Amino acid sequence: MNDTSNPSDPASPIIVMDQVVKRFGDALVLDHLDFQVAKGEKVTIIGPSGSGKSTVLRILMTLETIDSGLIHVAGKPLWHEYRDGRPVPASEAHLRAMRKEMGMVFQQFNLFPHMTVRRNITESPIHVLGLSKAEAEQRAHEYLELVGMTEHADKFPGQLSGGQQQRVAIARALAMRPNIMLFDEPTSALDPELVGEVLTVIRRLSEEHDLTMLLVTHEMEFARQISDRVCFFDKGVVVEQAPPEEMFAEPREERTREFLKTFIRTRQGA
Ligand SMILES: Nc1ncnc2c1ncn2[C@@H]1O[C@H](COP(=O)(O)OP(=O)(O)OP(=O)(O)O)[C@@H](O)[C@H]1O
Repeated sequence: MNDTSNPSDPASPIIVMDQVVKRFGDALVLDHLDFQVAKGEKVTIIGPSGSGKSTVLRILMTLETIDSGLIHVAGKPLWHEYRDGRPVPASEAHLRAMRKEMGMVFQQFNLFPHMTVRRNITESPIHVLGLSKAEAEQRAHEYLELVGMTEHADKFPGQLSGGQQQRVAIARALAMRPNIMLFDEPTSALDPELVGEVLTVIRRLSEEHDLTMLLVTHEMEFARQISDRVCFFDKGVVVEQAPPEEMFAEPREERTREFLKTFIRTRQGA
């Protein structure tokens, strides 16, 4: 597992999770999970509440540790490094370097409330990447334009709607120029009328940019539109995965069929 992927080969997996186990206390949340994402692939994770979907993203972002297993991102080990050919736990410096591969967008936006929109975006490029203020501001402008928020650059997050805050959060993650974008239910905290504007931005990103995208969502129609592959998670494993047209039209596994049926019934009843 020293060299699981070749970052210069577009067909090579950029994320490889191998027999990953994660427990919270007695609860087994990821159960020897094997999961891969190819470079440039857009993958959606669906599944019941508590099945471990967000935990996968949080582990990749190094916000949660793992109990066992191996993870490689862009050909490099995530949670360990090799010293004298032997795997040892990753140092903080290694984790910091690995985090640059990924940007994450959270349910609750997580913007800094005391900073303007512009500063929210320039902060990490200046302090983590070492960009000058002028370079970072140019970059902020570029990504605010992409998410349609340039005229709000001088506002504070509290002066924006949830949909606008989420679009800023997307611009902030993009400003670090990650190779991989992780979206953790990016619309689930939004009022229904604000969901569309955020999905439009993510859809545009998926169509126009060569990013690898891993998205946890309950928006099935959206998953159908943007994904190369949909993964159905349950109890910490991938039960079934397929291109969206197959997954939604003829799921093979009983558990997937049951989930999709219940999901559609709940939505229609809502
Ligand atoms: N920090 C934590 N401490 C203890 N338990 C946790 C923690 N984070 C997650 N869990 C538990 O781990 C399980 C998986 O959580 P996770 O958030 O990954 O599920 P999910 O599939 O994303 O669910 P949802 O769709 O409801 O967001 C849940 O039972 C959750 O309560």
